[in-house]
Amino acid sequence: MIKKALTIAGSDSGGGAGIQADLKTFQELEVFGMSALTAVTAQNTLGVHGVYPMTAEAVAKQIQAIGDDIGADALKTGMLFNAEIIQVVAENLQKFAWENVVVDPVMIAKGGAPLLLEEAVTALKKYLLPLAKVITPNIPEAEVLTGLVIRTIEDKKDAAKSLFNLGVKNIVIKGGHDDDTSESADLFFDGKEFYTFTSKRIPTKNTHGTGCTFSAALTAELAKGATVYDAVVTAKDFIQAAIEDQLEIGQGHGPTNHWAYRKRELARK
Ligand SMILES: Nc1ncnc2c1ncn2[C@@H]1O[C@H](COP(=O)(O)OP(=O)(O)O)[C@@H](O)[C@H]1O
Ligand SMILES: Cc1ncc(COP(=O)(O)O)c(N)n1
Repeated sequence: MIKKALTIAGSDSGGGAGIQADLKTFQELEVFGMSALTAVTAQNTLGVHGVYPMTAEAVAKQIQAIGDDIGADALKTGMLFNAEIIQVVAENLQKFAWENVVVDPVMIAKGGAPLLLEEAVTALKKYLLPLAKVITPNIPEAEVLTGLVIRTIEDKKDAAKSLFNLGVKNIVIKGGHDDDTSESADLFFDGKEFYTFTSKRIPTKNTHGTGCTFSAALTAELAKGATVYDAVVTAKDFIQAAIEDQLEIGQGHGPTNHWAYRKRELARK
């Protein structure tokens, strides 16, 4: 049986983040990818040049079209932009009783453009987080969601506990924005134990879409039946390969290499 994964996210015209990163990652991990578009962004490696949200109705219709016919073994949310979109997404996740829900609480693009309105953070916490099996904030996102300042590993653990108390079952606080220059450490909390997944930090400016790609790989693995722990292990491995095997695309913060993981796996055989 072919496994199916859905991304509810924004379009990145530059192809490195958003639904483009998600669908590429789903394909690489051999799950059938589907999308419900929340917004179109005019974006390239230099930044975000325009944001055009869909209506909440258009978002709801896309999700319903998938739910009524095809179904999804797992899904992720990315850029949701406003509270109305968040609300219809939450309503429809409940309607179809989807359980493998990964929330990547995308807030700000690497160049500083807002991808979630400030007033929508409350809706995200109230409606969507209680439906999430996994949430994957970066450090600034975890700070906004918890109101905590995150500097140390203990701060990361406190933030993870605070997110758990908002109803999320599993939390991954990503370390890409850490001050550590030698390693990038992601903290995983399943409500009982803390685990740290550490990799060598690659010195590069080409990290556009790393968060999207990481959460898409996690979603693909959940769709195939992996445990959350195993899905995090594969997602970390996938993003490390994608950052390491660099592409030189565009003049600014370039995308990662979505086929690097498969290329490496093939070379090992
Ligand atoms: N320079 C880097 N070298 C290795 N891993 C990185 C690097 N930057 C980010 N990562 C990894 O990429 C994933 C996304 O992290 P992060 O950049 O924090 O997310 P976001 O894109 O949401 O800001 C995490 O697994 C993180 O550890
Ligand atoms: C449409 C869209 N969605 C998400 C991101 C975040 O990207 P990143 O993974 O680099 O934080 C983005 N830049 N554009």
